[in-house]
Amino acid sequence: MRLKRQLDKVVKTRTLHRAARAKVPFPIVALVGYTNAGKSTLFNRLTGAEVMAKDMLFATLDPTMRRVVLPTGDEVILSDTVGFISDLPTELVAAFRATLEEVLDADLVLHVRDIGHAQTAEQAREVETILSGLGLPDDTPKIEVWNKIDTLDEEAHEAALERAGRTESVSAVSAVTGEGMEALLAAISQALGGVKHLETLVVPFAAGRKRAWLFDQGLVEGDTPTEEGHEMQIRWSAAQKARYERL
Ligand SMILES: Nc1nc2c(ncn2[C@@H]2O[C@H](COP(=O)(O)OP(=O)(O)OP(=O)(O)O)[C@@H](O)[C@H]2O)c(=O)[nH]1
Ligand SMILES: [Mg+2]
Repeated sequence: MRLKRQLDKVVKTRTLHRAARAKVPFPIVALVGYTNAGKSTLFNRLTGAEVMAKDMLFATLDPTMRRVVLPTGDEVILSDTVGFISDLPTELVAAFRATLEEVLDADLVLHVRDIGHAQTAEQAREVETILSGLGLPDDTPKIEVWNKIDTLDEEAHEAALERAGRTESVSAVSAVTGEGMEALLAAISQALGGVKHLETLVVPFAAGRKRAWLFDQGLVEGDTPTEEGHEMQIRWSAAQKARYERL
């Protein structure tokens, strides 16, 4: 059974990913949603052109995590997950929950919905129930991605785009045609604006002012002199990083 195999594989490497993830210097964006909503299709579309960096430990551990460079230049790690499903056989429940625990580490959750499905509202409620049951922190930013808008009739299609246009937490897309991808990427950048990630910088000895700025802003978590300069662990948002680079 496909799902059982998928679950086994994910559970087996889970501890490994956790360790690898702790080293990931970029925000983690997790795709969640009901089975068949189009998560993997969207994942492939968003990451398709990206080459996996060899130095990323998890690249070999977990093909469901990949780096994406947003149009703003910010990098994120996109993580695909196994879809939610009603009436899961009991022997699979524990494994299933274990795979979803990964979502708890995410900086941003993309809840992918098949907006053309007759039961789309019920599916969404079920997903939300599972997420809160898992203990997803209330303050984890979330975007509802209304996928498969290509399957809607013209009127519903327009209505979905209109709704997404005026609701920050909703994006309307088609992972198959690519419609709405730019707006989705912009929404991801926007949502991550306040999220901080850890990065290691080597600040040359001559750049004393830049180093002082990092301390002034309270961004420094580690500072070790090396031959090339100060190796600094910095926790900052994409916006703070951009400001630093303009100094
Ligand atoms: N028409 C249309 N079909 C889509 C779209 N996105 C995905 N699909 C189709 O929906 C089906 C399920 O897509 P997946 O990407 O495998 O869905 P998933 O959410 O990853 O499913 P699970 O991994 O089982 O949870 C496939 O046949 C896709 O081709 C879309 O935007 N439009
Ligand atoms: Mg999938």
